[in-house]
Amino acid sequence: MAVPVIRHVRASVVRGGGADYHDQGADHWIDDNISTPMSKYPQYRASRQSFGINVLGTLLVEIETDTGHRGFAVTTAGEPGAYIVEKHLARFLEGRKVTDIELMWDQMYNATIYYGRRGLVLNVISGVDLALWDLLGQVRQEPVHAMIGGPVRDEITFYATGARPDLAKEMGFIGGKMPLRFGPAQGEEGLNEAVEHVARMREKVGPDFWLMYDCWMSLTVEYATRLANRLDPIGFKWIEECLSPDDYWGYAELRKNVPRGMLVTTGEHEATRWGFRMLMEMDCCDIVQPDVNWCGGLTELIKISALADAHGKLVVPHGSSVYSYHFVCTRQNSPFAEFLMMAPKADKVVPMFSPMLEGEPVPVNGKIKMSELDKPGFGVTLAEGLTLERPYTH
Ligand SMILES: C[C@H](O)[C@H](O)[C@@H](O)[C@@H](O)C(=O)O
Ligand SMILES: [Mg+2]
Repeated sequence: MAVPVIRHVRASVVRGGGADYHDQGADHWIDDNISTPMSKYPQYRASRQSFGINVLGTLLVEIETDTGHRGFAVTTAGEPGAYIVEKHLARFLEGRKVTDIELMWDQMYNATIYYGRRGLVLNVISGVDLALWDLLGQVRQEPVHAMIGGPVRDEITFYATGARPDLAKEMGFIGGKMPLRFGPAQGEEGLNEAVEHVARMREKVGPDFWLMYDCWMSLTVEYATRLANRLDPIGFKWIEECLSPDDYWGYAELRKNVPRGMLVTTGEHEATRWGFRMLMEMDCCDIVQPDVNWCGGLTELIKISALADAHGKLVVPHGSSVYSYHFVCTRQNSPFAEFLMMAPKADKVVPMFSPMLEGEPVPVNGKIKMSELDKPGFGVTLAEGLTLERPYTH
């Protein structure tokens, strides 16, 4: 049988949740006074949406072949991402065989290197790459994990990110990562409250349940060092993304400062094998957390993971739903995964990219069995009734 050839590439924008999971309604834990690099400005302290964390929206990339096969993926890139797909990247896909994934990735990356390399452009390349892997799975009628080496375990174990680690423990997760709500902007009072909050949670969850903070790039080395040392006596698994993604030097210093046994993690806003090589060679962290929707897609995550493995680092991808589940199940150095609690009160398990994907599996008792990931591609379809807008064509 001839290998199917790509004929059509379409980029649409969808608002409200999905891959831009910060794009939520009011009264959601994920937008409730969380410490960020903008917290130094009082007017932007209460809500991350106030400074635009959800300004992009979800980009949907759909790819169709001459044989009628169709693959798709979603990522965080919205209308600017749609422009880049339609006006720049589509030319490297249309006319290509569905199997030419490495070649298409290399051309997309090198053709955008003069304005890309990280951030939005890599989010877009990631979305296209994930759609290509979904398409290949549809053509071959195989789940993506089966095409990248196959599972090394029968189920995926999750920690939960959200405001309620106590409820996460009751739901069977192995740990709870909370958003840090106070940073340098709130001074000593904020630091004391951050420590007391963990102490209260420790009381509720007992001595063995993992507790972590996600600091969302909002701290200094000095503040993170003091916070880590104050948290250590309570029992703290890791402190996440304390500094700017560009401050490799600060991470290297912080990692030397934190108490022995407490892990330093980062990487969700890093991209490409080169960015992660820097994190590893400068000894910035114990666990790297690439987001497969942002780091360059699955094709790049495979490279990042091999590099991390050689450096003895765990790869625990940031969120990203089925796009990371199909990966982590295939790698020994990805022993657990993140599940972002997208229910507004973090009190129940709902699909991470809700309401966008039909068939999106969710952890049951903190785990997803491999039998949930046996459908072709990433095993999901677009939800009915979504309002799709295609702002550009080519
Ligand atoms: C919970 C954090 O503040 C972010 O919203 C989250 O997206 C990310 O940092 C995470 O690690 O889940
Ligand atoms: Mg994080």
